[in-house]
Amino acid sequence: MSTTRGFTVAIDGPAASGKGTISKAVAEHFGFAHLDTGLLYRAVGAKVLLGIEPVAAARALVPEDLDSDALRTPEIAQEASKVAALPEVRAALVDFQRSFAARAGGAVLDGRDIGTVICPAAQVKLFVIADAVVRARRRFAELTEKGIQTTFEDVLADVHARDERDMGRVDAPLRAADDAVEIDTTEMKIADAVAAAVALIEAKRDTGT
Ligand SMILES: Nc1ncnc2c1ncn2[C@@H]1O[C@H](COP(=O)(O)OP(=O)(O)O)[C@@H](O)[C@H]1O
Ligand SMILES: Nc1ccn([C@@H]2O[C@H](COP(=O)(O)OP(=O)(O)O)[C@@H](O)[C@H]2O)c(=O)n1
Repeated sequence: MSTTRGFTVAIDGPAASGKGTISKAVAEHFGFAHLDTGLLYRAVGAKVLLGIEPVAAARALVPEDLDSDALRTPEIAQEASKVAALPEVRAALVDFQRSFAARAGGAVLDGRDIGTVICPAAQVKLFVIADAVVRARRRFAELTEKGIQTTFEDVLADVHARDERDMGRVDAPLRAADDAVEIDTTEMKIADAVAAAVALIEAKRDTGT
């Protein structure tokens, strides 16, 4: 088995496709550190909603800003995808993500541009997708469970709007890297999606390719 030093797993995909769930589980399985990079953009979005200028907010971000569960609202998700279209905001967040990826012991990063821009040399790249209606159903259930008032229609609209903005922006648009492996979770149970990801990572670790 090859060393896990500097071993990076990049997991990208659209909103609520299951990439965070898979990332957390594989990080636990392999003992890797995990960074949900969406939290960086959500934290900037939250500050913008408080009246702070986006680039200044991105440059001033500290790890403690990522701790809050309050970042998981649809309002902040929308604002996150707006600030994420600003090249200077993205540029301000690159070093933090790359340092995280390089840590000893291995790292999993999930987001939109990890395999394409942040870690183009990642040893494993996964692109997680699912049907938009299924994604919205899952996200609606999650938000309702957390006591956040919303409707399925609003969640579906949020998913569509963010997908379009994230895929359509000029800087680091959401797309699969040429060497990414796609996992479609539409009809998969969480355990099966995680098992598929674990198997792909095992194979890369064992061959060292
Ligand atoms: N394969 C799956 N089957 C059913 N529910 C899932 C599956 N994967 C994720 N979920 C649920 O869908 C919601 C969104 O998943 P999450 O991992 O947060 O997506 P993302 O990180 O891509 O936004 C969560 O409530 C999660 O528990
Ligand atoms: N690497 C990343 C991660 C998130 N984002 C942006 O941040 C928003 C929120 O990301 P997220 O991963 O928390 O969203 P969900 O997939 O959890 O709904 C996305 O809609 C993107 O606009 C990005 O541009 N690049």
